[in-house]
Amino acid sequence: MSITPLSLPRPPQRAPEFGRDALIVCENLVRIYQTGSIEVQALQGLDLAVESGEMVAVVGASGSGKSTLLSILAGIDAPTAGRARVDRWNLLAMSRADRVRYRRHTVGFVRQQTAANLVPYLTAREMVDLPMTAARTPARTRRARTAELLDTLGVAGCADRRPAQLSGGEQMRVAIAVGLANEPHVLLADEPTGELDTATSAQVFGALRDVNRRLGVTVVIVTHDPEVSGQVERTVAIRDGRTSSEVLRRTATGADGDTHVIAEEYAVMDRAGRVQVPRDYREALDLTRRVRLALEPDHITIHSDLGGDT
Ligand SMILES: Nc1ncnc2c1ncn2[C@@H]1O[C@H](COP(=O)(O)OP(=O)(O)OP(=O)(O)O)[C@@H](O)[C@H]1O
Repeated sequence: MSITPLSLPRPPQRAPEFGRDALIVCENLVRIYQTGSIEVQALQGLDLAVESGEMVAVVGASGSGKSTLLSILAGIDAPTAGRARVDRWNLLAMSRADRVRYRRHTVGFVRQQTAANLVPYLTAREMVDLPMTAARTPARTRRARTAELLDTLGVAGCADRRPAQLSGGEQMRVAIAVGLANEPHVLLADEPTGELDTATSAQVFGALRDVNRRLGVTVVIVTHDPEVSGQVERTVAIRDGRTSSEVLRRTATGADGDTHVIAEEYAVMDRAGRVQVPRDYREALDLTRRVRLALEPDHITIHSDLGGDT
């Protein structure tokens, strides 16, 4: 008697874990602030993956959740739900001691208000030394690292000055050196050029780029400054507490031998498959509440429910 083998459907292949190899991963991240009876959903299911060595700008309207995201990544604020991992740290399950270790060694954080990053009565050299003293780094290593960082940031000449004796740009560069003192893998900067004029902003941005390229530190910058967001390889836009679009930039050499920067904008699809259609596309084609999707061999089309191809 011959037995016909059963033809079973193939078991579904598991999708690879989102951001498995990334240095920073946020998945479905939620942060709800409760003030009295009022609840504000600052982050509403945000997905983000940043690879080691990247320099990424985060942009978005005021109130979209950028600072909340950065505070969570800095270990200052804790998420309400979702997943957030930086390096080996699960940001939703850190003890108080873990949090201190994480903030001391894994991330450096630079605040927008330049003065808030600095101690008024300490010199630049003393300020860079301070986090290393807290981490019990030997004096000889501290001295060498302080000199190296102030030099890398272009403020070696300011080592013996206090914040009031430094310009806004110098203060910010010293703040970046302080943030890097304990050799973190990640530097987070909240509007680092927000209070500076155009020329000084360019210097501070150049310093951040050096930190990324020369020291290999992964840099995440929240910014409103198009000069900054236009110069990084990846800009992530946040809208209403979720990542909505990304711009990727690459340099290409044309037939004439000239190099150009090519910027391509992508919509971000969340883990549930949701994509936000930009408002100008919706308005141009009169897309309303309901649309028809059609799967083509290598793309998907969206049709208005009024009929006709869109
Ligand atoms: N500690 C807090 N308590 C209550 N609500 C807060 C708190 N921090 C932020 N929010 C609210 O969460 C939302 C997101 O704020 P967040 O500061 O992250 O936005 P942002 O994109 O950084 O804005 P901006 O560009 O103006 O700095 C806002 O509605 C804000 O009012």
